[in-house]
Amino acid sequence: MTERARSPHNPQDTHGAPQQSPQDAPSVQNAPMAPPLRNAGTSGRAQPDTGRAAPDAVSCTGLSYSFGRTKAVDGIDLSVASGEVFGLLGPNGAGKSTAIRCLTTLLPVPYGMVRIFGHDAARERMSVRRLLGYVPQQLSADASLTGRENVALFARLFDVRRRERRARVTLALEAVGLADAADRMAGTYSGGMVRRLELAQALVSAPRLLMLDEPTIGLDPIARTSVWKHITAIRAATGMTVLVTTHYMDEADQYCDRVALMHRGRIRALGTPEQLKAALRDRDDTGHDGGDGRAAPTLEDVFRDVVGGDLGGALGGAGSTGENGAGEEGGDFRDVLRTRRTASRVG
Ligand SMILES: Nc1ncnc2c1ncn2[C@@H]1O[C@H](COP(=O)(O)OP(=O)(O)OP(=O)(O)O)[C@@H](O)[C@H]1O
Repeated sequence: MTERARSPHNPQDTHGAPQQSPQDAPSVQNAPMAPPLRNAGTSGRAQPDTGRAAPDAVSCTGLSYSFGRTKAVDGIDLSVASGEVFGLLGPNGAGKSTAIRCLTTLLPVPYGMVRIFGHDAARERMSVRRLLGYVPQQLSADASLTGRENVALFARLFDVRRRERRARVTLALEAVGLADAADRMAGTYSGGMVRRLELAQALVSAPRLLMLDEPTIGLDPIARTSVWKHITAIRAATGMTVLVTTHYMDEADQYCDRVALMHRGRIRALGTPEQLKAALRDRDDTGHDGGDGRAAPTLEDVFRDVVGGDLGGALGGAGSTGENGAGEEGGDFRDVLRTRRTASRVG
């Protein structure tokens, strides 16, 4: 994995984003993935200019976005190498979802520059969309359809060729471990299965970059592990780049190659989990040296150190059981709906 971390502590300058009213912004609540997506990885149609080194999957400089007077994203710089699993971490309201929506083109890029595999997200929106799979925080599966029908619907929306559709739907369902449940109504699925179904919906277009907004929110630890196991296996099998937002620090530590710690719209630290923890451990004044019987620092310790005592209980760590106290497989479909609505409201 290419190591392109900047400094572990990377406070950003304020950028003067314009005041933008919520009415000015496109409505993205519960927006379906923007169609049509194609298998750009194999068609080659969406490839940028050749003759230069392969571009980063994501390259973003000075990105800012405001909802009225609320500066949700405040001048962030980010690059994600092709093939990385990159985590955008932060508590509720940090600006993660807004940032990821700008990257997907669901929100405009009023200030700054966003490039996806070299394509300008402001000027080449359709080229960018063809490269992406996106699983929003809001529920995108339909309880009244079977798992297979849910994925087939996305295959049509994303313009997967008719003759390939059936095989691609089956492959996507197999990739997330839902082959046996494919012909059951999604309304009978557990929370973990619903999330894996949404992953299959995003995978059916064979995207080069998979963006997941809080993929494990509201799930219990077993269901969370299962979702991550499938994400990791899919990445290993396809080389797909994965950009994930989460407020579960333990998951990011375990599964992400690099992370950016985001707070109040800015990136406060960026690097591999090991780099960030080592930087804290090596400092004299933190009480986290890991060598004298005291606990080695966690990513959550790093975050608290970077932002000060400004987090309250907003971060999820090891042993978090999810907001809904769901059962072993993450509650049922109605639990998922309730949890995501709540998560959306408190955001
Ligand atoms: N549609 C909107 N209208 C007005 N303000 C919004 C809107 N969406 C987000 N915000 C505000 O922008 C800020 C960043 O929110 P955002 O959802 O991007 O954070 P987040 O880190 O993704 O948190 P969460 O995980 O809870 O969604 C918050 O102050 C939030 O209240």
